Amino acid sequence: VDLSTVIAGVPLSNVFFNAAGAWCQREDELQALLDSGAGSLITKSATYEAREGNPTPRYAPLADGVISGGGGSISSIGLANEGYKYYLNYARQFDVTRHGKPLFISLSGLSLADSVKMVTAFAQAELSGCILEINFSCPNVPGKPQLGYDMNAMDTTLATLAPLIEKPFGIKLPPYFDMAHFDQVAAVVNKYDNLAFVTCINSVGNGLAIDLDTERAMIKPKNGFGGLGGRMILNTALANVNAFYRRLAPGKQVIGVGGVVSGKEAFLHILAGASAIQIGTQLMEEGPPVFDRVKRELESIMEKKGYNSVEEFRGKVKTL
Ligand SMILES: C=Cc1c(C(=O)O)[nH]c(=O)[nH]c1=O
Repeated sequence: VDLSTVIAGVPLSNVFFNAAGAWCQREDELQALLDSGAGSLITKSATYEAREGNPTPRYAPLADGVISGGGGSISSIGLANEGYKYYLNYARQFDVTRHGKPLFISLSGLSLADSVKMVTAFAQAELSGCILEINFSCPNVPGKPQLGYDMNAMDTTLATLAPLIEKPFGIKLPPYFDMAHFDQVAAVVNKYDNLAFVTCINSVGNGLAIDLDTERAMIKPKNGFGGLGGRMILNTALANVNAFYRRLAPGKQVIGVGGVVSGKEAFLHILAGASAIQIGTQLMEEGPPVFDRVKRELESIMEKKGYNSVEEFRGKVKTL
């Protein structure tokens, strides 16, 4: 069973890796991903300077069937990261042939000027096996509306950054809930030849989880408002993956993320059109062993259905 795939011209040893933000802020976490069954890895979204992020508690699992949650997580980390230079140094010493896994770098500039400086530094470093995923969708920086919901700003940003990157790169998108928005965003994405993939979806922004017993919000930042992840966002994620799979120009790919807790949801993401799969909440809850488990589960579903490679069913969701 062939689970391998190629994104932006770089082969992945299998379709699974972490979602930016999960298990990827520091080198020890990244090493654990390298040692795991993941086919690649992505670093925590970087800003120009290091950031502490929001006050804790800022992440909470929401157990399925418990009043406070529908199976997943709520989080408002606030872009805590080591600063882009840390990840640039990590990328400089990253040996893609030794690891057999490409390195994705997530960048989340707080301003266009910051994004230009970070992108330029990565482009000038001429890093092999390193792919940029520009984050347009952080919902948790107080006072910062996310770029992904401002189509003109997204277009302007891409007009500036795409030529600087030259190599194929991707963007991380928020969930959209309106057909007109799928059309508008796809039209922007299709303008940029080296924009090779979109990653759908980031957390469903500004949810609120309340504990029945304490009558209190589950996380501290923003009166408890935070991004929703995990099983409860699967169907929104599948819709976004399929909407962009149907709309993007030939050659552009979709990386699926949102609600993958087992091989089943991974299979559905691929059926919806995903070329690769990122895992966030389930990685936070289970740790890096999650990758061997979901890989095994996906392989057994494929064997049962008689598929030998993911290409045979990618994007082939049937309609009535
Ligand atoms: C980069 C910041 C993000 C964060 C965060 O650092 O709060 N949380 C998310 O769910 N998505 C993000 O894109």
